[in-house]
Amino acid sequence: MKKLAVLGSTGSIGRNVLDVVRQFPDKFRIVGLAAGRNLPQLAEQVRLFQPALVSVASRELARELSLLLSSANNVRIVAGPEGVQEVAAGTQADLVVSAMVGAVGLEPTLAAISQGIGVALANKETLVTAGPLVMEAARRRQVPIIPIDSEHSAIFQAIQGNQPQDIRRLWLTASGGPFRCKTKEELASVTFEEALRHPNWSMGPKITIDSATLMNKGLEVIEASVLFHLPAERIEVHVHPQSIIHSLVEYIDGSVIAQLGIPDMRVPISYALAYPERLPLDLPPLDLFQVGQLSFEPPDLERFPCLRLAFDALKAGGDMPAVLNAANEIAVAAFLRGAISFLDIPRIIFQVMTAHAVQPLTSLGQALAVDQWARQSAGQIILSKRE
Ligand SMILES: NC(=O)C1=CN([C@@H]2O[C@H](COP(=O)(O)OP(=O)(O)OC[C@H]3O[C@@H](n4cnc5c(N)ncnc54)[C@H](OP(=O)(O)O)[C@@H]3O)[C@@H](O)[C@H]2O)C=CC1
Ligand SMILES: CC(=O)[C@@H](O)[C@H](O)COP(=O)(O)O
Ligand SMILES: [Mn+2]
Repeated sequence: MKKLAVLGSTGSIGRNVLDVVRQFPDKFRIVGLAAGRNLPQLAEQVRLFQPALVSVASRELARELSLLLSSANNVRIVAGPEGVQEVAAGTQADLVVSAMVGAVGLEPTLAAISQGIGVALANKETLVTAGPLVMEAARRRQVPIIPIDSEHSAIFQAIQGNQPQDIRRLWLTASGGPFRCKTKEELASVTFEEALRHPNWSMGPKITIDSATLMNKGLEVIEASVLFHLPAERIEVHVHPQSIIHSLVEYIDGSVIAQLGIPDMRVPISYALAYPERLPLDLPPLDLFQVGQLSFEPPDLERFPCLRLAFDALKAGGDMPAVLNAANEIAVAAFLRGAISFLDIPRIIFQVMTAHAVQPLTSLGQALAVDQWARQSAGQIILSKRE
């Protein structure tokens, strides 16, 4: 029986994780849940999974949650960033699922690793903000970081039984998002409602906007570079609108190994939770006759400059990926509240990156400080646009 703590349990990934856990009660037990503000959802999860500890965003929400739950639910409720840290590191979990959204997931993920607990990682912003520090901490404590992100799970599956030195390149697939066929002129006036309509995946709002700008793929290039220890030059992006091939690994003998499947996050989630086992999931099988065609095209960096910015940040190295990520989080939040246009997102990130002189990344404190600086810079640019 594997004991799990889930950070971000009320989100899209968190709910899928709990759906897998519900299907395999003899394999997993939930010992801790961390969420933000969605109390009705969290209360239902507590009733169903009976964790010993849960965390919510504030003390006030903790009081509200305790009123929602009956005394039959023998759960301790904690709050705020310290609460999340306690769920990550203080529940004696065997595996922590890191599925909060944004760089806010970094510290609790590191807390789990420092406690010697393995991580099933969905939160890509953790590795973009401080990848080398996280990987070094995991190496030191000899704990696994198992990817949940579908592309990285595909690569992780495609490298099993192979030698790292035999990899020539990684090919990440991208759906192209809802605006794949739009012209630059059309992109100038797209709305956040349109951007939230992903063609293949149902996900939280932030990653869905990232998919529309192709920043998601940019963050994933950095995530892949960190996880699989390969430079930008050996990572390619192939736009594949069907999202059936989840990524590919090219080897030195020219063989290319891919992982395919229906676009359902329960597949990579169950692989990460049960690794090295596979679980018999109750999902519709992949039907390639029905899919009919698998197509590929190169990404257009003119129309989708976020992907270029991410490659630039990875090549610049040091703390530049943290700057890229933080500026993007602020710009996406502003786009989602209607304060800026779709094309302003890459403009703002570019401005913040240009104002930053890259430094080697040496400590968590530095990563958090540069993250804060980039957030403030992006915020000021957004404010100045409105004046
Ligand atoms: N969705 C997907 O299919 C995929 C997601 N990912 C990555 O996984 C991560 C999660 O994505 P997704 O599930 O879509 O996001 P969602 O927005 O759906 O969920 C985010 C979760 O994080 C919680 N949360 C947010 N801020 C805080 C905070 N300050 N303290 C505690 N909890 C917080 C939310 O709580 P609440 O709602 O209660 O406020 C919610 O449970 C992202 O990094 C994303 O890039 C990667 C691959 C696929
Ligand atoms: C499901 C998943 O892993 C997402 O990151 C997905 O890849 C988003 O789709 P895009 O390929 O459109 O970014
Ligand atoms: Mn992905």
